[in-house]
Order: sequence, then structure tokens, then C-alpha cells
Amino acid sequence: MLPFARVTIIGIGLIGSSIARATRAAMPSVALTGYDADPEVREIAERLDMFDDVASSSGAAVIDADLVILCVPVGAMEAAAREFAAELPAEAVVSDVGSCKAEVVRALASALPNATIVPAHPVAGTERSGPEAGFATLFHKRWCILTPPEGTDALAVERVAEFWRRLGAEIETMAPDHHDRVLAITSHLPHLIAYTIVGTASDMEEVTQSEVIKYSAGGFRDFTRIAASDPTMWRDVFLANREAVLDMLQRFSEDLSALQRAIRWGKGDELFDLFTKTRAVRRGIIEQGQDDPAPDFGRTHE
Ligand SMILES: NC(=O)c1ccc[n+]([C@@H]2O[C@H](COP(=O)([O-])OP(=O)(O)OC[C@H]3O[C@@H](n4cnc5c(N)ncnc54)[C@H](O)[C@@H]3O)[C@@H](O)[C@H]2O)c1
Ligand SMILES: O=C(O)C(=O)C[C@]1(C(=O)O)C=C[C@@H](O)C=C1
Repeated sequence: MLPFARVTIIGIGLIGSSIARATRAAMPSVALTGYDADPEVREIAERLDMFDDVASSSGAAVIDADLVILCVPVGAMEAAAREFAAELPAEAVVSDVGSCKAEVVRALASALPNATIVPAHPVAGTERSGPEAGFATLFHKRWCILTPPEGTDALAVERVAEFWRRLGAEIETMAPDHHDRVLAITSHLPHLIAYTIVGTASDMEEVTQSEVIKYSAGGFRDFTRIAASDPTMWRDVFLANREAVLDMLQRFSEDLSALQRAIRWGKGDELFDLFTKTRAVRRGIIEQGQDDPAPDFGRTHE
């Protein structure tokens, strides 16, 4: 039996449109409704025929849903949830895909005090955004982390887990605070570093813009992909997960200073030992089959 029969997606960007496409592919009998605050996005969604219905208001979109998934930037979650609160059926399950969880759990509980809420985070994405950037296989073999607050109905959690399994994801469950610390180091800090290094390179006076572009074939090119990620999404992530990010940034700065010292004093052994350790981390990721396919997917869909 399908975990849900009538699914509504609020926010039809990269993630919302990927969920719609993946649901169509994996559970074709599910009735899919979409809504986006941007009329242009709604028009594109209609044209791409991703939903059975693209609603013209958020209230109309949820009115007969049994699962509502919020796929809007983290800073817009509370307002987006308040917008449909009065129309939400009592038995519907509400979920989201936000990249940080403690703040989203608080925001959704405040907007929907009587709803069953099962927060989720598919750890899969690309640097692209918008409804045309999505694709059905985005979640294949990727983690989807559920962070249900204590006391959440276990059946609702299992139904949301099953929904994501059918989209190809593997499920992990964590406390929201723990999720935010783990993702601060594995996802948020890497984005901050990419934004910084690309910003620094483009500000350098002795290196021209054309040289930055011309010689960005190697490591720098990988950073530019990450640094092309959506400004609204990432502004919201850093503000919402500020404590964990600042904590990880502190540790990172200390480690960077240690490297700076090793270079200054010619401590080649220290550099060699660190680089050997980090190479083993990369090999471990590949051995586990968790190498990131996103860059290739991103290019194929450009
Ligand atoms: N991009 C990624 O790699 C990635 C991966 C996992 C999770 N996420 C999370 O998924 C969410 C969506 O990210 P995305 O990359 O799909 O963004 P996106 O920019 O592609 O799409 C977001 C959409 O939400 C719409 N929107 C904004 N406010 C709204 C509101 N109040 N009501 C209805 N629609 C509204 C926008 O018009 C836009 O179309 C974010 O919370 C993000 O943290 C992103
Ligand atoms: O591959 C990318 O482009 C991503 O940034 C994806 C990525 C990540 O950092 O792994 C970004 C944010 C999400 O919340 C989940 C996945």
C-alpha cells in the first residue's frame, strides 16, 4: 500500500520539482498538487506537467492532502506554513526538506500547533535552483534524515520514511540539534569556504577576472560550482544554523592556523601526515558508494 495517496508540494524549485518528478516515476497513482508563491514558477510547473494540479493558492493546494511537503527556503518555512494552516486537513502529515532542522522544527510547531509534523532533510542537491533544475533520480541512494521531535506519532514517521524509500533514498533518524551539528561540518561549512575562496579570488587586484576564469580548470573550478548555489537558500541556512556553523568555523580556523604555522616553519611531515589522513577520508567515501554524483547530474541538466 502507498504511504500517501494525495501529496502536496509547497515550493516548486530544485527540490520540490525533483520530489514531484520522482513521485510520478515511483508512485504514478499518487495525486500530486503543487503550489509556489511565484506565478512564473507556477506557469513553468504547468508547462512541464509535473503535477495533476498546480493550485493558485496555498490553502487550495493543501485542502485534501494527506501529505504536505514544504520545499521553500528555511527562512520562509514559518510564513509558508501559516498561509495554509486554516485549510490543512486534521489528519494530514506535514513535512519539509529544510537543510537545517532545529529552527525549522520550531517554526513549523509555532505555525501549525495541532499538526503532525515529520521534518526531513534529503541530503542531495546541486548548485542549481528552480523548477527546471529538478530531476527524478536526485534522491537515489542518498540519505534522507528524519528529525521527528520527541512524541511524534510513530506511524506518521514510518509513512514519511516509506515515502522517501520509494523515491530511492536511505533513511536515518536523528535529533534536530545533532543533525544541525553534523550538517554544519559536512555541508554548511564547505559552502561557506567555497563562497569565501571564490569571493577572495574575484577581489584580488593582482589577478584579473579573465585570469580567474582562464585558469580555473582544477580545484578552483570545483569551488565555483558550490559557490554558485542559491544565495537566498544559503543566507537562510547560515542564519538559522548560526550557532553550530560558528562553532565549526572556530575549529576550522584553529586547524587552518596550525597549517599556516606548518607551512611557515617548513614542517613538511605535518603537512604530509594531514594530507595522507584526508586522502583516506575520500577513499572511505568512495568505498561506501557515497561519492557525490551531483556535479555530473548538474552538468547533464544544464
Ligand atoms: N538545493 C539543494 O541542494 C538542497 C538540498 C536539500 C535541501 N534543500 C532545502 O530545500 C529547500 C528548497 O531549496 P531549493 O534548492 O529547492 O530552492 P529553490 O530556490 O530551487 O526553490 C524554492 C522555491 O520556493 C518558493 N517559495 C519561496 N517562498 C515561498 C512561500 N512562502 N510559499 C510558496 N513558495 C515559496 C520560491 O518561489 C522557489 O520557487 C530549502 O529549504 C533548502 O534548504 C536544498
Ligand atoms: O552537491 C551540492 O551541490 C550540494 O550542495 C548538496 C547539499 C550538500 O551540501 O551536500 C547542499 C545542501 C543540502 O541541504 C544537501 C545537499
